[in-house]
Amino acid sequence: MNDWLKVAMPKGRIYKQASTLFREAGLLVPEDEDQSRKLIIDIPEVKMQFIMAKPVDVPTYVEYGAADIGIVGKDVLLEEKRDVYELLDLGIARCRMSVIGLPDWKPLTNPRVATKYPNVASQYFRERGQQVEVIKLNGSIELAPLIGLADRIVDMVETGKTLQENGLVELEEMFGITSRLIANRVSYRMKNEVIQQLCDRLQVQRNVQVKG
Ligand SMILES: Nc1ncnc2c1ncn2[C@@H]1O[C@H](COP(=O)(O)OP(=O)(O)OP(=O)(O)O)[C@@H](O)[C@H]1O
Ligand SMILES: O=P(O)(O)OC[C@H]1O[C@H](OP(=O)(O)OP(=O)(O)O)[C@H](O)[C@@H]1O
Repeated sequence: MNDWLKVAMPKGRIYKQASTLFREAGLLVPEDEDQSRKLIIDIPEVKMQFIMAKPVDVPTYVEYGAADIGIVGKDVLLEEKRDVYELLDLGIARCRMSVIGLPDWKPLTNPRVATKYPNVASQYFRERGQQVEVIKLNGSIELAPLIGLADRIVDMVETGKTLQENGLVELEEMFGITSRLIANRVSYRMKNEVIQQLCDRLQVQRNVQVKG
C-alpha cells in the first residue's frame, strides 16, 4: 500500500464541511462519519486511505508520516507548531480566535487567562508586554470567567451564540481561523504528483465557493 495516499481527516465538526469540499472537487471520500464508527477507511478505486482522527491530533499523524496529508484548523497549527507543510487554505470551518471576558472586566496585575490554546495565548500576551497566568482547559472554556477561575479566556467565536448565552463579550479579535490542507514533508516529495493534483482540485473548488 506504499503507493496509496493516506489522508488524516478530522472527526467532528470539520468533517462534514471537509468531506463536502472533497466531493464537490470530484474526489471520493467516506460517507459522513455519523454513519460509521470505523477509523480507517480504504477506497481502493482511488488508492486512498482515510484515517479518522481527533482534530487536534491531525498534525501529529502527518508530521510522523502516519498520514501523508491532513485537514486541520489553523488554531491547531498555531498551537502545536508541528513540522509539516501547509499547502492550502480550504476556507472552511471559518471562525476567529478572540480574547473574551465579562462586560465589566477590568485590567488586573498578573490576570489569569483560561484556554485550550496555552501556547498561542502565552505568545499573544507576551508580544504585547502583558504578564498573564495561562490556565489550560479542554472544553467549555466560557465557564472560567463565570465561576471565577480566570479573568479572561482565549477561545473560538463563530456565531457569537455561546458568548451571548453566557453573558460574555469579545474584548479583542486575535486571528481569523479556517481549516488548512497540510502535508508530510517526505510524502510531499515522494508523492508530489498525486498530492499536487488533489491540492489543485481543492483549490479550484474553493475558489468557486469564494466567488459564489
Ligand atoms: N464554533 C466554531 N465554528 C467553526 N469552527 C470551529 C468552531 N470551534 C472550533 N472550530 C474549528 O473546528 C476545529 C475542531 O473543533 P473542536 O476542537 O471543537 O473539535 P470537535 O470537532 O468538537 O471534536 P473534539 O472536541 O472531540 O476534538 C477547531 O480546531 C477549529 O479549527
Ligand atoms: O460562536 P459560537 O458559534 O457559539 O461558537 C463558539 C463555540 O464553539 C466552540 O466550542 P465547542 O462547540 O467546540 O465546545 P467545547 O470547546 O466546549 O468543546 C468554541 O470553543 C466556543 O465555545
